[in-house]
Amino acid sequence: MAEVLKNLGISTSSSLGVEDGCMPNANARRNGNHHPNLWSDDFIQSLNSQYGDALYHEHREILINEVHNIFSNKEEEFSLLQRLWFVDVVQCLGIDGYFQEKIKMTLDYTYKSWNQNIIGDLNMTALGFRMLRLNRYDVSPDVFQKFKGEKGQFFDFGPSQEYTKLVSMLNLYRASELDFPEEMILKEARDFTSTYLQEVVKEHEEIKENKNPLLMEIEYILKYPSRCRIPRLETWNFIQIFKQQNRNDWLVNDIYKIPNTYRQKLLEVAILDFNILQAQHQYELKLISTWWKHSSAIHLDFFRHRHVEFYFWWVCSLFEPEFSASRIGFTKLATSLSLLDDIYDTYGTIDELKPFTKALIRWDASIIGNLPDYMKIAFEFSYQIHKEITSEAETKHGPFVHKYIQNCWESFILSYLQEAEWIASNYTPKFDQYIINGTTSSGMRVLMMHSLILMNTPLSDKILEELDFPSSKFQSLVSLITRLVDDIEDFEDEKARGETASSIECYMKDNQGSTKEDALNYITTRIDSCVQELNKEFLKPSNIPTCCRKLYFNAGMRGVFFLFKDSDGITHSHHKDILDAIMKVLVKPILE
Ligand SMILES: CC(C)=CCC/C(C)=C/CC/C(C)=C/COP(=O)(O)OP(=O)(O)O
Repeated sequence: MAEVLKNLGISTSSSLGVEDGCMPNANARRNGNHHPNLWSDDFIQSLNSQYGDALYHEHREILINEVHNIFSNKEEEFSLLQRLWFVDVVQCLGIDGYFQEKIKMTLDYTYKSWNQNIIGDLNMTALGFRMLRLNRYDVSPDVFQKFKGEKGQFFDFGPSQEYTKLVSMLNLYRASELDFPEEMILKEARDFTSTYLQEVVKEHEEIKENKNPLLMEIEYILKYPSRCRIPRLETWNFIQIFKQQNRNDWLVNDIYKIPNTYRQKLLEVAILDFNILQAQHQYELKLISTWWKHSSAIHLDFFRHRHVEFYFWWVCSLFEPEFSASRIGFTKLATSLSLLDDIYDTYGTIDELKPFTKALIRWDASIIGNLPDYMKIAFEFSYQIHKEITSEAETKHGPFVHKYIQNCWESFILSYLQEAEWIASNYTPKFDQYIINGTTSSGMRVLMMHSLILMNTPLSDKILEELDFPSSKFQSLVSLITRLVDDIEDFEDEKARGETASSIECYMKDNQGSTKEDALNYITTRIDSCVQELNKEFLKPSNIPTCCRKLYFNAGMRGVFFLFKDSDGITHSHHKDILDAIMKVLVKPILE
């Protein structure tokens, strides 16, 4: 590799910063003109959270015990509504892992009442439904029929204070976000409550400071629907809302009647836990930044340098300390995929791509001898990552994982070549043909599979088979969602670069006379039904380890929806929301 870099006139010993690509562009190739890396190594190495210190870990233990004492030992002091509130709050604050036993007791008890039909008013029913469904109890939304009026409005039959009604509407909205296919009542509930809540937000839009915490929560929930609510950022947001709630004692007390000292204790645990985890994440990010700084690929400036964004994407969902290897492996692999994507889509020529494909599929370096230097660098960079992950995964699980790695890799690389051939011949395929290839070229099968086998959880051959293509619904739904969401956001940019095959273009070609809006409507409806199916896949009883299912649901689905919410946040990672989110999750500790 040093030899290749030397041929390019690049010094391997330089202490280059990160915005330093210098690849010559002699063949006037197509170029995505992507903005450079935004996170210099100097900046990343300067992150120095104090919360890595053992003292903070000890203090967290003490606080958790105090919460246990309050909420478990005095169980009988709390009503069912208060106990459900506890389950909801610890999940929103990201500290539910410490209270599993208590959560299970509460939910088992709630489920009994649910089956006896004695849950209560709309607020309680909506909260109970959400908590039970979110924790995989079998509950039917038909229970909401009895709250529905003749004109499709949802009433609250409980005490009718203004805030109780608002909280009921919020809880019903949140319950409706967990809909499975065919559950029309939840769709109706969502339409009704979202209109109601949007009006409330509109009425108060002039308030900018010291907002009512309930309003803060409603705004947040409406801006980030469940499908794009990534766990670490959700925790960050709920901590802010919860802080504000504790300042406005009257509100929560009005409804849930939880003493402020108890709530304050929960908040303390949540903030400390967030900061301790962030310290570990900063440590990992520094390792990644060092790896990137010394990598050969840093010198190729035609592709998207997004290692920090990739790490952010994964850590938001897979944040627990024990999944470090999976986060780091994902980040490296996604970086190599973004290099390959930009080679196949844009920078490479079709004559170069054919032998390059052969070399990549077989990991055969002898084939790349006559290829341009940038391809040699890309091959070597990808190969090193492949070797590192394979060896770690084989040590963890055994040699059987190799076939999963090889199968997904091969089909992925071939799908890239197929797209490159379509670009080279200016061909727009049929929609179905495009989608079959496009789900594979989304890269999600490769990324999920590698991330799964690096997780610290035993995975048998049988479980991996269930999780892999073609049997896995998780896999096919996440891949299809990614392909469609990505196309909606960047098909116009890609078309301008000469990439004519996208789901939008293919739909319009198949349906002569249809407009771009028709295509977008069709695709949005398909995305919505994929989300319902994924809700079901994630929340139904299953023998697949919970951490694996969470990976698909949170990183695979929610991460993609978040990153592509207003634009393609990987390509345009200088978008304010992405920068902001990275600062919150990875850079700044939360102040008490
Ligand atoms: C498709 C997608 C969002 C994949 C996510 C998985 C992932 C991180 C792949 C790495 C390569 C990458 C940045 C693809 C998106 O680019 P692009 O928008 O140019 O994708 P395309 O060329 O496949 O349309």
